[in-house]
Amino acid sequence: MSIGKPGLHNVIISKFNTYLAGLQKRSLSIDANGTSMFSYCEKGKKIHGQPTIVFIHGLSSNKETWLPIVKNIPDDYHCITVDLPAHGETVGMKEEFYTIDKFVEKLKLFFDKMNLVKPMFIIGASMGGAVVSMFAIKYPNYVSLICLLAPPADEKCETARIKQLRQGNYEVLLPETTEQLSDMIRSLTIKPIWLPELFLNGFLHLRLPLLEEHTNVLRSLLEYDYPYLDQRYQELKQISCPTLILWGREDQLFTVDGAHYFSQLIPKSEAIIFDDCGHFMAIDKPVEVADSIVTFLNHHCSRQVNRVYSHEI
Ligand SMILES: CCCCCCCCCCCCCCCC(=O)OC(CO)CO
Repeated sequence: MSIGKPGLHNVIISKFNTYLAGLQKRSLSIDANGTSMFSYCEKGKKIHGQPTIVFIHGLSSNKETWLPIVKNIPDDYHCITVDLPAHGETVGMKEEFYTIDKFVEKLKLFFDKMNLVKPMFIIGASMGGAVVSMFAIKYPNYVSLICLLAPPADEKCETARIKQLRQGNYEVLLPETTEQLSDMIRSLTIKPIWLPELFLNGFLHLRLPLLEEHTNVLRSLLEYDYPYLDQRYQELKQISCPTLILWGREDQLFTVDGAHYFSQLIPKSEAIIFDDCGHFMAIDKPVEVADSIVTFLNHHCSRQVNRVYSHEI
């Protein structure tokens, strides 16, 4: 039986899920000759005076990983998920080496081209959380709220998996075989999920062209950012916007103590810890994460639009 290219099923499933979640995929050129392009998905329209919710993924991840959360955000919120440079379908922004600060500058380019300034509610998971927190310090005028989902924390929160990474065992986060991939997913989630070989193969096949670049990203971050993490994070004391910190109690990448670490550093912060939840919060707690985001937003930004609920019609 011919099953086609191993990534095809995943492409079809991912496109279908994007459509079901009400998102539209678009691309945005950031140079004159169109060689550098951000790929992003959008749901809803920008409403003047209402915050756009922007989602920033983690290492070797992509905009599609936010779908389980975004589909649980009501349709009258403007949502954007974007592929970072060297990730997903964003093209033409590869670097010799990477730092959190380089991602911050690229994100600024994206927001400027999109004409997205204040008010934005920027949400980042894991490595994306480090990017979002540093962005909020450098460009406070772009940000009215931020949310950090288990960002890289200090050495007290280091787990065996981070120690393995520091010893150069990158397959912990950058798997190359179906076994390593299912190991990674199982260790970073609590929910039992069905992982058919077809899906695992498809994932690896699709990610293959980016694997070398992601290895470069991970190596760079461990070399240029991780040693100065505690020192750099002291800057978090300057964050002036309300900040929501979300963590899974069973996180096996950065322990849940990270929630405390970040709430102590960020002045106007609120932390929520989810039971029965690992590092991939979009898999373990999609409804709860979406609800926390919406509640936090509504609490801090009063909405002028009269919302009409179907049961009132
Ligand atoms: C400017 C100061 C900030 C210092 C930030 C230091 C970065 C340390 C790198 C350590 C290892 C990076 C782990 C990222 C994990 C991740 O993103 O997980 C994905 C799945 O791979 C979830 O979506």
